[in-house]
Amino acid sequence: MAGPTASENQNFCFKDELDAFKLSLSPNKEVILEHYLAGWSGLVKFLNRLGNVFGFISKDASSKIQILKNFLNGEHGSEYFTVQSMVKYELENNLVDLKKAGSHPESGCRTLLRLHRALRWLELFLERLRTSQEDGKTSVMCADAYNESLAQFHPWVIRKAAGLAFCMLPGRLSFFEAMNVGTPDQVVAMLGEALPVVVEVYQITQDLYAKHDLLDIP
Ligand SMILES: CCCCCCCC/C=C\CCCCCCCC(=O)N[C@@H](COP(=O)(O)O)[C@H](O)/C=C/CCCCCCCCCCCCC
Repeated sequence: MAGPTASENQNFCFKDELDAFKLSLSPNKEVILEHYLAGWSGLVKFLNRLGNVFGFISKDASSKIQILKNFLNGEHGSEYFTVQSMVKYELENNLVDLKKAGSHPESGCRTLLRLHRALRWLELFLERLRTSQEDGKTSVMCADAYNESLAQFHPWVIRKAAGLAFCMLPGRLSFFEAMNVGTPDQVVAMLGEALPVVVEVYQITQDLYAKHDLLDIP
């Protein structure tokens, strides 16, 4: 892994990136899309620091973030202020291909569902990292979290490529250093604070998608 330079380190702190997810929760527990996407952009920034081998993953995540940003900055941007308003707007205007791919292959609801599924992977991975021992292997933690969540939605070739990429993850200590949060104890404490937020954002979105029968959008 090519390590980040000192100046890149000054500009990056993993905690700031995860704080965006905290900001995404509105007082009435809706998910504000702008902050949700900022959270994802921060994670992609971190992923890019880990090396080119993760390029195909960060490219896919970035393209999905961009699709949603385009809606947010587009003609009907105000309808995309929260995930809740996006779902309402797209469903009321028949803008989602619910059963098979048709004229809306990149709807906001479909695109966000892909990121939402990945948020479950993140939750499981963060929990494993938080509770890991000094000799814990990030590659194993990442693969276990992936197999328990996202893998079921991916074809064999993606699962295989993801599995190979995970093997290139740095060891636990280097991984913590790349996060630029502080000592391992500080990283663990930060993960303990960040996790409930990730869980809450995930659960609110999951309940919303389940209520509207949107969990299987092709
Ligand atoms: C302290 C913890 C640090 C965690 C750092 C996390 C950094 C992660 C940054 C981004 C996560 C990637 C999110 C990936 C979104 C994948 C969405 C998806 O499922 N896309 C597939 C389906 O899309 P459609 O074809 O239906 O449009 C697409 O086929 C996927 C392609 C790329 C492969 C995705 C593999 C995902 C693995 C997730 C683990 C990332 C490993 C990061 C290692 C730290």
